[in-house]
Amino acid sequence: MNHHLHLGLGNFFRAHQAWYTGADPRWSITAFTGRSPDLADELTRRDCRYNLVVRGPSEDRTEPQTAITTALPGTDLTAWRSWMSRPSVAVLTLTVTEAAYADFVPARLVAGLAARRAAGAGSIAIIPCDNIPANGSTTAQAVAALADPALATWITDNVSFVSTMVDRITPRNPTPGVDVITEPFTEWILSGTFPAGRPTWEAAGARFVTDVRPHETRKLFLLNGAHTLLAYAGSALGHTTVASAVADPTCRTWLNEWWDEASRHVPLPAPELLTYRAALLTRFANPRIHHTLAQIATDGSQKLPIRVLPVLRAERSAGRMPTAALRIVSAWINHLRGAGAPLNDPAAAPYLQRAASSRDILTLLAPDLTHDEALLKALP
Ligand SMILES: NC(=O)c1ccc[n+]([C@@H]2O[C@H](COP(=O)([O-])OP(=O)(O)OC[C@H]3O[C@@H](n4cnc5c(N)ncnc54)[C@H](O)[C@@H]3O)[C@@H](O)[C@H]2O)c1
Ligand SMILES: O=P(O)(O)OC[C@@H](O)[C@@H](O)[C@H](O)[C@H](O)CO
Repeated sequence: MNHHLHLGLGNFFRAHQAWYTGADPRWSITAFTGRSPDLADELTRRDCRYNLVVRGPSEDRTEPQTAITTALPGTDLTAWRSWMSRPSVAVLTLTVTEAAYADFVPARLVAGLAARRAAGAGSIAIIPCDNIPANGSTTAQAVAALADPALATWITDNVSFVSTMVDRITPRNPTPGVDVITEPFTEWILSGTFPAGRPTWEAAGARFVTDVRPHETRKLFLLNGAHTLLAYAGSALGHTTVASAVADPTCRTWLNEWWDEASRHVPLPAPELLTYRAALLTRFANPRIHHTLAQIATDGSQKLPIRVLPVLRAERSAGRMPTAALRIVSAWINHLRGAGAPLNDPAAAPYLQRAASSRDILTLLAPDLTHDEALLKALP
């Protein structure tokens, strides 16, 4: 049996990458949580069986999942090194949130890869599936910065870092339970090599391309950026879910303004972007998906620089005032000051200390823009 290893067992992994691997019965999955052992323990009690509840706008489709065969707590470093040392492990996927790439991911990968090298277990593909631009090369750089020179050379020769665009809206469960609720839409686009082989993910619709960047930009700006807009500006109007916010004409106007502005900086044909926008509106409006704005609002200080600031900078470079991007930044500043969804962002401490001053916030968020007085005037 070939093994797919995963770090960051959670709902999204079980609705997305695990579902794709489920299309190839020659592969099984061992999945580690990032931190808390709870989900690993619960799944182990159930032989790792769970249902994927594919929630359409009017009905559910229940799909029993069997690809995961072992679930382990992320705190078990011995098991982590041991699994990373198995030659049958050919691919490693990651879903650990954007925030974890600063420290947790490089440390855990270096520990695992050092064990793999010592065991002579051979090559592996590492496939980050978090919403980060160029997630493959970003991860490769973070790992190279931490590895000692001998390990770094071994990694260059044996490890491939694959960049991916992942998409399937999979909210936290509204009620306790091991099943995963997800939307019918799913997309996975990958770019890179798989030196030790991989499951036939294309059997479930995954696409392999030479350059993932246009697709990643489309998704990060148009989907994630729009989510971030609703999380701060929509929650300030009293909305608690994505579906409730998009039912509000004011939020829909803001969404369209953001999409108009952001689309100028997505290198894909305009008709393709319009089709994607229309599909997004339908997906966001699904009244049976309870996707809370509070969940999306977490870790804003890590997400804005990825989803919103590139559009803001590109508009300023083109000599325009980015009103839609500014609306998101302004709503986030108001969120830091107590408006809308509850604040849940451990990295926001420096912002909170200086929350009264938009100039100070901008200096922390985007030092290159501190002297843009016109921009500052537009902030709250
Ligand atoms: N949920 C979605 O709709 C969706 C869609 C596309 C991409 N993603 C990506 O997948 C990630 C995980 O989504 P999820 O819904 O499964 O979330 P989740 O909160 O269930 O987290 C998944 C895993 O990440 C671990 N984790 C969280 N923060 C960590 C940290 N700071 N350090 C180490 N481990 C940490 C958790 O322990 C858990 O094992 C998202 O952050 C996003 O980057 C999610
Ligand atoms: O998961 P996060 O925290 O990176 O972002 C919240 C949402 O924007 C995100 O989960 C989307 O639902 C997802 O990226 C859709 O594929």
